[in-house]
Amino acid sequence: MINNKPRDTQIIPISAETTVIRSRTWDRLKFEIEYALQKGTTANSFIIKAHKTAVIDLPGESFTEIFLKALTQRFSVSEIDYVICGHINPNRAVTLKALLEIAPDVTIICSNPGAISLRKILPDQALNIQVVKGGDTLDLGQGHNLEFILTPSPRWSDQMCTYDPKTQILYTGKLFGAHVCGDQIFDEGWQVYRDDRRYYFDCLMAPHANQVETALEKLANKSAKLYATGHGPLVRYGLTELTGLYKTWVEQQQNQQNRVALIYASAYGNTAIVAQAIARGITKAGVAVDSINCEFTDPEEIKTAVTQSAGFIMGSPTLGGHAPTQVQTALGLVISTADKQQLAGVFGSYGWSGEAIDLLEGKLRDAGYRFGFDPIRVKFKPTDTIIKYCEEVGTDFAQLVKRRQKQKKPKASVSESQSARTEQAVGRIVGSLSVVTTRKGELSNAMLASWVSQASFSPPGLTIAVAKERAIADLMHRGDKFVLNILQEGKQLRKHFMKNFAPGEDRFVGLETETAENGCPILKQALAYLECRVNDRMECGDHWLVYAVVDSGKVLDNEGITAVHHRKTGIYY
Ligand SMILES: Cc1cc2nc3c(=O)[nH]c(=O)nc-3n(C[C@H](O)[C@H](O)[C@H](O)COP(=O)(O)O)c2cc1C
Repeated sequence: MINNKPRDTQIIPISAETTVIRSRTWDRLKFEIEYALQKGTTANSFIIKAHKTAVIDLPGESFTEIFLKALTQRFSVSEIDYVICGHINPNRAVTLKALLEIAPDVTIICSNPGAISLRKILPDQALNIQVVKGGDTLDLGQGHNLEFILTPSPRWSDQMCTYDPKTQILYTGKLFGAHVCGDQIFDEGWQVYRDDRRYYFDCLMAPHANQVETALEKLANKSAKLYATGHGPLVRYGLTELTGLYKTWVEQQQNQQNRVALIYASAYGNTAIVAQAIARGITKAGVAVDSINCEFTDPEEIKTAVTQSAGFIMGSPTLGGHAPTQVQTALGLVISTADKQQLAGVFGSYGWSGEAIDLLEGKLRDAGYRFGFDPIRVKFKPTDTIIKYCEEVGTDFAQLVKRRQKQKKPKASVSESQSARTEQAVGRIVGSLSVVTTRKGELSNAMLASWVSQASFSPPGLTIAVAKERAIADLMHRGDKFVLNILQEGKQLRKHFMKNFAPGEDRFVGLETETAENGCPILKQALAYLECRVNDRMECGDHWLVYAVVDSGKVLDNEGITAVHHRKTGIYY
């Protein structure tokens, strides 16, 4: 899946007076959880050339050069009147700065929070900014009377969408995107992208489902024919379905029984990357997250989120030996609001001393809170391995929260009830015991699996049900490879994999392994192994049902028999 093609641009007219420039990277753009599927991404920019010319959304720094080259080859930059920034960050500001060098007179259109952050990022730059509010319009002529819709979220407080009534294109920025790189500009055969869009939603949207819901409501009355997304293929064919799916996924988050408040600030984005990974781990385990950037959130919102939560996690960078004032204020609010039964957690990125993390930990400990994990201290930018670790910590935290909430509920005597009888009957389904092993880059993983079944003769294929909260679930997307190690009756391998592994713990310590042709570990004590490729996956309640094709396999012990897992009830593995 990793592709070494160089970064490039794709330029194509998409509607009347409207062109897309897609800046493409085929490999992973950054070490952030949202790019973990490693399918590359595109940063989509749009040019509307009517009586006036506007550029919508600039790509980040890694594309500055190729983007400006493409722009200047096709358009006369002196004719650009406006740059509409649906979101601004230090990366995109690099491209803006470079554009201003060749087109100094352009007017920058953005929301008020966008203007504030732009002035902070480029303090010495002359900026001709026009701040817009929701509902404001900008007439480019020839019917392109653009309307702005503010869709702020904790991660992107300045986020703004733009609607063009002439072409019925809705420029959606982060919403409805996917991190996939390819030649396809539109979403023909849109279902192919469903998995990618879902992953993108889970990483970027699920932790602030309420704000996404508000955004969806605001966008609903624009009769859009095309979502011009900031990343991935533009949404034309699957527009209605994707809108419906977003609503469903938002509802799923809102209906979760347990919630965690994730409160943080991040001056340079590193703490935010950690926050996002923890949030992903939590939502994966079926617990909702209220992600709160305390720089942009008022005290009442913080209090409400904490009151509604079964646990809270606070994160901060260390700047000049301190936590930012907003974090200190939020800490005071949390301590005065949160019940002492609520589970706590602390994280932060730092450079050399990390006092902010100590402050959060110390104050919360003194106030009597119990911690769900040891404070996470990340030096500067997290690596891929640290991101995965943070995700697993999030999952463990969520499971702890769920267990504690369950213990609080009075136990129903269900032994003779119909549901207990059903559970017992379901438990009579057996599966062969196996261990799924994967390796992707520097990440490897293993999981004991018993819900395994042959699914096709030609090609030889099988299904495995993987709980959504398993760390390995993210290494089993379409195209990913794994080895299914079928265990032998009487051997001890199963015990090794029965235990709970700590986040980031090496699952292979003390085991004899070799590397399969597909790069994944083979357990040498297994009865047989199969080298598999994920062909598809289907969402089934709290599990993903993964269908994989077997590329090759071998029996390692001709005398042995397959270990089978017998159970008393269908509510556990
Ligand atoms: C102006 C400034 C002051 C800093 N002061 C400290 C400090 O006192 N102690 C420390 O451990 N790191 C310090 N750092 C490093 C930051 O904590 C580190 O860059 C961290 O990754 C920032 O997290 P963020 O990206 O979430 O803002 C400082 C960085 C800057 C830019």
